[in-house]
Amino acid sequence: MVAPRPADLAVTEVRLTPVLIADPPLLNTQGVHQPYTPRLIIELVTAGGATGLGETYGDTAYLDLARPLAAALIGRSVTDLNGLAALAERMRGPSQPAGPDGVDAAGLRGVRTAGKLRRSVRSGFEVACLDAWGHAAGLPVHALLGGALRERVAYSAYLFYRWERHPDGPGEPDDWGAALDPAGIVAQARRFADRHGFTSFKLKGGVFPPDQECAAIRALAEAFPGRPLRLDPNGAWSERTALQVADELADVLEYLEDPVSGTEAMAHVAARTPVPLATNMCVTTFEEIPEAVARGAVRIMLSDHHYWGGLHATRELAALCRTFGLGLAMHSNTHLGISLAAMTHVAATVPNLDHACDTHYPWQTEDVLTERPTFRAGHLDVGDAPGLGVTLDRARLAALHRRWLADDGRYRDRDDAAAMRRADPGWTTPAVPRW
Ligand SMILES: O=C([O-])C(=O)C[C@H](O)[C@@H](O)C(=O)[O-]
Ligand SMILES: [Mg+2]
Repeated sequence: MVAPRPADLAVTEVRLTPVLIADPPLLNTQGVHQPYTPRLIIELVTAGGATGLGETYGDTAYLDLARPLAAALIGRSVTDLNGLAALAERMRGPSQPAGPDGVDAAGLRGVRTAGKLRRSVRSGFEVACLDAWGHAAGLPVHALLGGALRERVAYSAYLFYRWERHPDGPGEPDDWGAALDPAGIVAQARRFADRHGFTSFKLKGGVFPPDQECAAIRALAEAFPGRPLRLDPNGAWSERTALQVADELADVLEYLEDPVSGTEAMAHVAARTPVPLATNMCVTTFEEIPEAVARGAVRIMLSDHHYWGGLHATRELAALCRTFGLGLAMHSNTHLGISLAAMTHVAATVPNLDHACDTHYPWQTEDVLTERPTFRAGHLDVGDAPGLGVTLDRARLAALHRRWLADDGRYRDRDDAAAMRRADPGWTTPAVPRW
């Protein structure tokens, strides 16, 4: 293959397509997933005709930033990823007025500053640039990141308490059934293990009183002896509860994820238990690392290329984890196959990926790709196809975009508490600590 000329790598077109994808009624401490959740699909075209795909959150605040960034990218090279980062830092959308970064919400994704929103948007563009560059050069994305260190990446089963169907009628039905007790969680885990070969399991907690969730973890430990188990209540517990749970489950937990809210509380718990603590909440930005390290609040960082700012930023985070002796794993939120491919490529290049990566993907019955990635023995193959190695299914993209267009605004911004109110009108996001 002839190396692309620099002029061929200039972006000539950027297409942004918001979509609504089906999401099952998965429960967490804030509420329940809505029947449909927004994602943004980014397509780049270069002067040489290469195309690149990226994906990020699709809520309004992200779209507001993605539109000006898309316009500003025209004429720039897909190789200019540092320039993209600088450009993204200067972007403001209508929902981000000029001024210092404000913390406008603290949800399951950790702090929500304007800077973090910008990094989440940039991540989708960075992935699209790398995909287009890879197609132009005939190289896989992992090669552009320095090369794969492994041929396959391990993922863990992401178990959720869930209802059989959404309370307010709409939604795409599935055949998983309800899982609301230890037997239901074990049955769900068995299905994940049989279908995808996963050998480690994470339970999304913070839904039921901690003794019920401890019973579910115990049941998993009996059903899958010796397998790594994780429990993540998204900061819903008090320090006292977290220590009780850590004590109760110390012999079976790989780690406890965000048992309490905030770096200070995490540090207090970490100092009193041998169970490692992991986070995708109290540390989700580079600025939050020094305090967490100084206080010894976290032993394992959950990277997520979306909110850390892309694949290069994920590698920078990995380097800091090596520097400070922290473990590294990978967080996941509802996402499609483009992001799963990006996660797999970057995970393949990181020397210190110490734990299987999380992924929501098996819960997603819809995608915009011609072919769904297949987990084998709990792993995804990294592959050497150019770019991300995925192909867009235009008909599927168009159909999911039509759903977004037809929506009256109800599902265009993810709101798990609003979804819960359809079953329980008095529901408000519980204050923490909840237990
Ligand atoms: O590990 C986590 O904290 C998450 O994956 C956060 C997500 O928002 C998850 O709790 C969810 O989607 O319900
Ligand atoms: Mg978590």
